[in-house]
Amino acid sequence: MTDTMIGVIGGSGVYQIDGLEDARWRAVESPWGAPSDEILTGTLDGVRMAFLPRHGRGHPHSPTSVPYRANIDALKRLGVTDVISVSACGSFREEMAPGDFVVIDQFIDRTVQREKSFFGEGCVAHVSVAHPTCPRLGAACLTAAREAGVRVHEGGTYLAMEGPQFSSVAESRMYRAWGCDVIGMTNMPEAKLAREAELCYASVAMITDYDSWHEGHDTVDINDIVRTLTGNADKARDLVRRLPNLLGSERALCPHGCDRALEYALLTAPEKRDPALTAKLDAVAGRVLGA
Ligand SMILES: CSC[C@H]1O[C@H](OP(=O)(O)O)[C@H](O)[C@@H]1O
Ligand SMILES: Nc1ncnc2[nH]cnc12
Repeated sequence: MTDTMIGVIGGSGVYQIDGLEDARWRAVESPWGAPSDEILTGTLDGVRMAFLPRHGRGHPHSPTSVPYRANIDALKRLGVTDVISVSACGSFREEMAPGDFVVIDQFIDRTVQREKSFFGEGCVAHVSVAHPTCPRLGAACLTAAREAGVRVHEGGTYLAMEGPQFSSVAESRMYRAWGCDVIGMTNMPEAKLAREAELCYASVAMITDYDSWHEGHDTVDINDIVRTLTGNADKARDLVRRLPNLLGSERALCPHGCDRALEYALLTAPEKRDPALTAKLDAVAGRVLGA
C-alpha cells in the first residue's frame, strides 16, 4: 500500500479549489521547464491533495502553450498518484447538454504543435494508451458527480484539437461523424504524459456548448461558454471535494496497471542511454531507470 495523493488539474474557469487544510501554494521546479503556475497543496478529509490551474491563475497559457510535460512532472515530483482533469468542452451529442458532465474514456488526438512525450533520442519508450484513462479513477469521478447532483454521462470520446480557434461547421460535423462525443483543446498530450509518468488519469468534461454542428443552436461563442463555465466550475469543485472519501488515504496497486505502465516500455539499452535525458527522467521514470 502507498499513500494516495490526488492531483487536480483545473481547466478554464477552475483556478482554485476550496476546503484544503494546511493549504499553501508551492513553487515546484521541474527539469521540463516551469509548470503553468504554483501548485496548491493541502489535505482534504485526511487525503493529500495538489491542485494545478492548467492555464495558470489569470489564464496566461493558451491550450498550445500549456507546459504539459512540466505540469505532469511537477505533480509526480510532489508525490501525486492519481490525476483528475476537469475541462470545459463542446458537445457533439444532443443528450450531452451544456451543464452536463461526461467522464471521458477515450481520446482522438488532433493536436499538432505540442511536445507529446518525455522520452526520445537517448531513452526510447513506448507505452500503451489503448485505454488512456483509469477506469478505477473514472468510476470515482462518476460517483462523486452523482453525489454532487450533477447530470453526468459515463464514458465518452474527447476530440483534442489544437485551437485556439474553435472548429468550423464542416470540422464539427466530421468529428461528430467520427463518433466523438465532446471536443476540447487540452487533454492531449496531458493524458499520454500521465500514462508515461505512471499516474492514474481521469478526465471530467464539463459541457459548455454544442460546438458548431447544432442547427438549433448558434455556433460556439466564447461569451456563451464563459456564462456556462461559472456554474460548471462550482459543480466541479463540489465533485472534487467528494473524491478523498471515495479514494481513501491508502492505495493498492492500480488494478489496471496505470502505475506500472513503464514496466516493459523502455527499449534503449543502459549503455546507449543519454545521461542528460535520463537525469531529467528521475521523477517520471526513476522507478524503472533505478534513479
Ligand atoms: C474557454 S473555451 C476554450 C478553452 O477551454 C478549454 O480549456 P480546458 O480544457 O483547460 O478547460 C478548452 O480546451 C480550451 O482550451
Ligand atoms: N466547442 C469547443 N471546442 C473546443 N474547446 C472547447 N472548450 C469549450 N467548448 C469548446
